[in-house]
This record gives sequence, C-alpha cells and structure tokens, in this order.
Amino acid sequence: MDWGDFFKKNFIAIDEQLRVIYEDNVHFDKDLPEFKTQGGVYIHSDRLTVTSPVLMWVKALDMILEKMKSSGFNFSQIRALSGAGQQHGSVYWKKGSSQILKNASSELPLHQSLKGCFSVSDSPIWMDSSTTSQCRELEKAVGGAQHLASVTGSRAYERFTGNQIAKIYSQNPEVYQQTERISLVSSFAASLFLGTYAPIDYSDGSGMNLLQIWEKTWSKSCLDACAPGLEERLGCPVPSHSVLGPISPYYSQRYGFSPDCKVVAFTGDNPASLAGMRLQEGDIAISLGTSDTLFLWIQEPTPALEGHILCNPVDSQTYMALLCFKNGSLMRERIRDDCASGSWDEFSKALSSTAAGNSGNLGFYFDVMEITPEAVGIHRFNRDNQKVSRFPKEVEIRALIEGQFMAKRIHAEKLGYKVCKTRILATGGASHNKKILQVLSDVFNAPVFTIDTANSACLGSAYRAIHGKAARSLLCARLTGGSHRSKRDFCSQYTWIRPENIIYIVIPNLVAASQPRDGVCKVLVLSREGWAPSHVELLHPWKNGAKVLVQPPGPVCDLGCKVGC
Ligand SMILES: Nc1ncnc2c1ncn2[C@@H]1O[C@H](COP(=O)(O)OP(=O)(O)O)[C@@H](O)[C@H]1O
Ligand SMILES: O=C(CO)[C@@H](O)[C@H](O)COP(=O)(O)O
Repeated sequence: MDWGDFFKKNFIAIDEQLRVIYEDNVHFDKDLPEFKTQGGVYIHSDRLTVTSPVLMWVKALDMILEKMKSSGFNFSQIRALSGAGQQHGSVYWKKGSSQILKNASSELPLHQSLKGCFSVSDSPIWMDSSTTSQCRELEKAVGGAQHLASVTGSRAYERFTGNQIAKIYSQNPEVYQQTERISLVSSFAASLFLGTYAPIDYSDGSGMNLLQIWEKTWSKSCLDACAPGLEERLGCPVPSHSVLGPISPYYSQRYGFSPDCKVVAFTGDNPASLAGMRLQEGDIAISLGTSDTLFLWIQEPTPALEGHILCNPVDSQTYMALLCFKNGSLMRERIRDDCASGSWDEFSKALSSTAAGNSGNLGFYFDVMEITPEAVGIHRFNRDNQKVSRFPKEVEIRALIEGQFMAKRIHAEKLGYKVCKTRILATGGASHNKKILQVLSDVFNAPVFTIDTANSACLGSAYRAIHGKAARSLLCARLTGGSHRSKRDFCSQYTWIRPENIIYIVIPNLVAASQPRDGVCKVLVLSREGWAPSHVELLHPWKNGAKVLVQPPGPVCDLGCKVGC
C-alpha cells in the first residue's frame, strides 16, 4: 500500500510468486471532493506552508477497502501487509486517542470513529518549506549543519519532521501539550491497521533530522532542540522489516481479514521504492513522481551538506543516498499545459522533433523554491550563453527535460557517484513516457529500465510484507554437502547475515541450533525444498535480483522497457 501519496492512495496485493493480483487506487481530489484539496494538498497563503487533511487519508482507506470488498476481494487470504507513506509528513494524535483507535467499532467506517482524534487536523507534509528559522536553530543547537548531517544523515531541511514539530511546539504549545503521540505518515497508516500506535521504522525515521543513523536511536540533543517530551511522543524506532503484530480485530470483523494477518512496519515511499525496484549496488534509481528523487544503495555513506543518507529499508547494515527535487511532475505539467495543449502526446512529439543537446539551448525551471539546489525561477540560456526570456515551444520542452536530468546527474556526481556502467531504474508516473526516458538515457549515457508497475513504492510495500513475514517463520532446510557446519561459517558465506541476528539454522537430522537469545527476533528462513544459496535470499530478496527464490516478473534486464542500449 502506498499511502498519503501526493494525489492518491494506491493498493496492491501480490501472491506468493510476487505476481500482482489486485491493484486499485483512490484519487484524493476526485474521490474525496469534500476535502477540497488540490493535488491532495492545501497550499496556504504564505506559499510556504503545505498541509493535507489527516481525516482524508483515513477516509481514503475506508474507501479503498470498501471498493475491494464490493469487488469480491477475499481478504482472508492476506497473510501480511505493509505500506509506504510520503516521507517527512507528520500526524498528531490527541490525548486519549489510543483508546479510541483500539476500540473502534467495526460497524462504522474508521474515519467516523477517529474524527476527534487529531490535535492538528491538517498535517504538515513534505512540500512544506515554512520552517527555515527552526532549521537554523536546530543546526546551531547541535554544532552546525555538517555535524547535524554527520549524526542524522542530513543537514536541517524545512520539510524534515523534527523542524515541523519544533514549529508546532513554538507556535501552538497548547496543541503540542494535547498531543500524546506523533506519527510519520507511514507509521500513522500502520497504526490504523494495528489498532495501536505503530513505531517509526529506521528508514523513514532517517527523514526527520532526529535519528542517529549509525546507532539507530533518537539523538537526545536533536530531540531537546525541537520540543520537550518528544521521545515519549515518538516511541522507539524499529528495524524496517519488523513484524509489528497482528491486524486489529476491526478488520477481521468488518472485512474478513484473518486474525493471523501480520502488519509489517510501514516505511517512506522512496525506501519502499528501493525495495520494489530490487535495486542492486551500483544501480541508480530515478523516481519521476510528484517530486523527482534519485536514490542509490550504498555501504559506506559520507553525509554531506547536500542530499540525504537514510537507513536502508531492506538491509539494516547498509544505507541509501537520496536526492529530492521538488520541481518534478508539477513543473512538467505546467510546461505541458503552456507548450503542448495539456497533452503528453504532444509533449512527447516535441521531444522527438528536437535533437539531443537542444542546439545549445538550456534551461532551469523552478516554479517553486527547489530543494536541490535552493533556487527559484525560470532561467533560460541560448547557445551563446545569453539569458533569454523565452524559447520556441519545442525547445522549451526539451530544455526543461534535459535541464532536469542534467541537474540529477550533476548532483549525483557531487555526492561522489560515478556514472559508469550504470543501470538506471526509472519509476513514478512520468516513467510511462518513453520519450522522457530517452532523454534520461541520453543525459546519463546509460541504459534505462522500468518495471511493470510504475508504482514501485506500492509494490515494494507488498514485497516488504513478505520479507517481514518470511524473516519470522522458521522452516526446515535439507542441507546437503555439509559445507555450512557452523553458524559463523554460514554467515561468512553470506556477509549480509550477522551471526547475532540468527537464532536457528535448522538442518534436518542434525538440527544445529544456536541458543536463542532474549530480545533477538530474526530467524533465518530456509526452504523445505532442498538447499540452494538462493533460498537464503528470502531474507534479502532484492540484493541479487536474478537469484531470488521468489521471483518478481523476471530479472530487471528482462523487463519490458529498456531505453538507450
Ligand atoms: N505519460 C506521462 N508523461 C509524463 N508524465 C506523466 C505521464 N503520466 C503521468 N505522469 C505524471 O506522473 C505524476 C504522478 O506520478 P506518481 O508517481 O503517481 O505520483 P506520486 O509521486 O505522488 O506517487 C503526475 O503528476 C503526472 O504529471
Ligand atoms: O520529500 C521527499 C523525499 O525526501 C518526497 O519524495 C516525498 O517522499 C513525497 O514524494 P512523492 O511520492 O509525493 O513525490
């Protein structure tokens, strides 16, 4: 499930072969017009504050589940679920809400039970950039921007949750006092399914300017700089693959979910995309959604003043680097409307009718204050490097797309990424457009791949549900050849498995088991059907795309669309 996304809320169900068996969405503006959002959000009069009504997200869940029920979907077959939310956004639960959440009547849609539960009815979201003063204060309090980045993975950013919480605390201390719990959009959505407050996972937690990404605990000095009593309002962060518990009885009674259905920690949309795209080290993922993001899987990150380092949602020993560009699809839509009569087909034709390099014409297009880099306005330059006020329509369209992709390449290279034998994996709404992908391929001089469903965050959430559930089951393996005699030998073959995380390695007739240790809950899963290294990949199904036992629709290089090779 991809949740609280900018325009809509999506739902995907997959079977054990990871085939998509159900896909649907609710469109906030169209399906929930009573909230009067535009693109799912409210842009306030200062043009900096951007929020979404939290009850709209709850109502969207009611709506999508009702839609599934009327289509005859069999909820009892769902064994685990997980989800993703737009990153950084926050939800404020009023004192006493945990009881209401726990006891919600299955006779009523959830939004009716929860309507009095939020101390802030309009949640700040990732597009908000109204917290510059809180950012400067946080950096000052912890010893500077670079120090904050070294600890939390990012210098202070306006949309990051700690700064949003600091703003609410400083402007409305009484609202903050009435708040018993603060969730991210992702952990909020998980809470609705659990019937109790869900913890924040490490990966989405890294987008708050509050989590120490190395220790994976909250930073006391950051918490103290943002608001008092914050730790108890946030709860303890957990690994992204954690099974949080069974689904709340509300869903069994109202929709027929099995009471055994497990809720696996929800995460941010970009981390979920990393899982959905089965990114491998060396790949570069580019999401062309409302925001454009670029992300990489990395082992040894060096947090800098630009870009973000997040804990990796698939492998908690590693990291992901992320760059976020606010002027993504909305900027492309504006130029499409101005220069291509609102038609993507016409927009694509303009790209076909102009040559790579745009005859030296170049543009930077930032309708709203950009995140990477901090800049605003439209800036056009002709082949003689002279600033000009307009381009012919076709030239404008190519200048926009080339400019957007050149910025991605340059900023990725600034992060230390070498574009060399790179595979670019593209996702998000604009990855449907092959002409746009061709420009991406030209600019990076690299092949571009897509996956069957452009909603990789939603698909990744479904994969993560299996990941969480699989990592908890204990199956038996028939180990032939005897090459893995001890847990440590075994682990040294699979460097991403740490011995301390394994409770049992079960080998029939030998039953080599290590002592289960209190508080350690990861279990190695092996297949009943004999031994092969690939079976181990169940714990880590995305690392070696082609080797996994449960295989999404083919290894990436076989997938439908490949541009630029
Ligand atoms: N054929 C297309 N060409 C270019 N952009 C497209 C096309 N189809 C959809 N889009 C863009 O995709 C965007 C939505 O992307 P999506 O990934 O669903 O959003 P989000 O990031 O909110 O999840 C829309 O704003 C739209 O501009
Ligand atoms: O702020 C970021 C990442 O840091 C955004 O990427 C949000 O996570 C929302 O993305 P959309 O899916 O709505 O574009």
